[in-house]
Amino acid sequence: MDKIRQISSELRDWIISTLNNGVSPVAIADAMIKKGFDPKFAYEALFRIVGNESIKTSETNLNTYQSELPEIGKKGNVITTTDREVKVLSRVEKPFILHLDHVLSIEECDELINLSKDRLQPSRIVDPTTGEEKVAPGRTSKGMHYTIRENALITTIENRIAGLTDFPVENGEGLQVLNYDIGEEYKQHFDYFPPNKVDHDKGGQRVGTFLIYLNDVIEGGETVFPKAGVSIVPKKGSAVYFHYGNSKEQVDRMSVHSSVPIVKGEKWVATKWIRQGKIY
Ligand SMILES: O=C(O)CCC(=O)C(=O)O
Ligand SMILES: [Fe+2]
Repeated sequence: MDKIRQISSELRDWIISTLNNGVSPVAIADAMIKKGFDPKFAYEALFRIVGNESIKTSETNLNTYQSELPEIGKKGNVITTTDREVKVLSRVEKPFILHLDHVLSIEECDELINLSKDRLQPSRIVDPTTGEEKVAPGRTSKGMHYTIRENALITTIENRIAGLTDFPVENGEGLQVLNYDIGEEYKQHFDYFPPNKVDHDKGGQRVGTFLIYLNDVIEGGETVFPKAGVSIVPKKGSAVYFHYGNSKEQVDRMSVHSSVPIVKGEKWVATKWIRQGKIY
């Protein structure tokens, strides 16, 4: 079979974010070669990316993503669920980002932190060579995952997210809780899977992220969307929803984001990654 000698802009972005997260270029080149890339091409492409040189990608138009408004974006500025009224604080169309107030009550935030704090482990990223999760310098927070409907509070939160987004609970991965201390961060990344990691038997691609802020951060710790020029300041009980996948299985590279280092205080968030179909 002929070896691959061109790179998509999606793969280029994925390589950049993987490098940012501290994975070695050699490990990335190995992963590319395993996937059928020409070894010389893989090393040259990586060399150029590491050296910040421009590279030619296979798409002629870099902005091919066609945005589709998610259901949550059609509900106006006050969204009513079965157990809550949620106000929209701010809205961006491209990439699609909504900042929502009072998604969780103060008590619910505190309860979730309390339930999670004894189960924290160093956060991990997916190693491109082995596909296994590993600790990396670009992601210095600690975190843990719940299983779906693990307890009464998780079930309430999952039902509320489903009511707000109209995505069934079964499209959501287990809720992840993260804790960042001073200096800790999550460098620029995409939440969607690299194209070769999409599992169509498990709901397919990730299309949106529902991120809930569980405390106020004294300084730092914003969620930054650099291509949108947007920075969300954590506010206890508020949440940000961003949407980056469409029905054509395209993903929006504008959704790149980071959690900037904590300067003072600490940060607690809960993340629900939502896939296009049912996972379970
Ligand atoms: O902590 C944040 O603000 C961002 C977290 C994040 O990007 C993620 O969990 O995917
Ligand atoms: Fe993220």
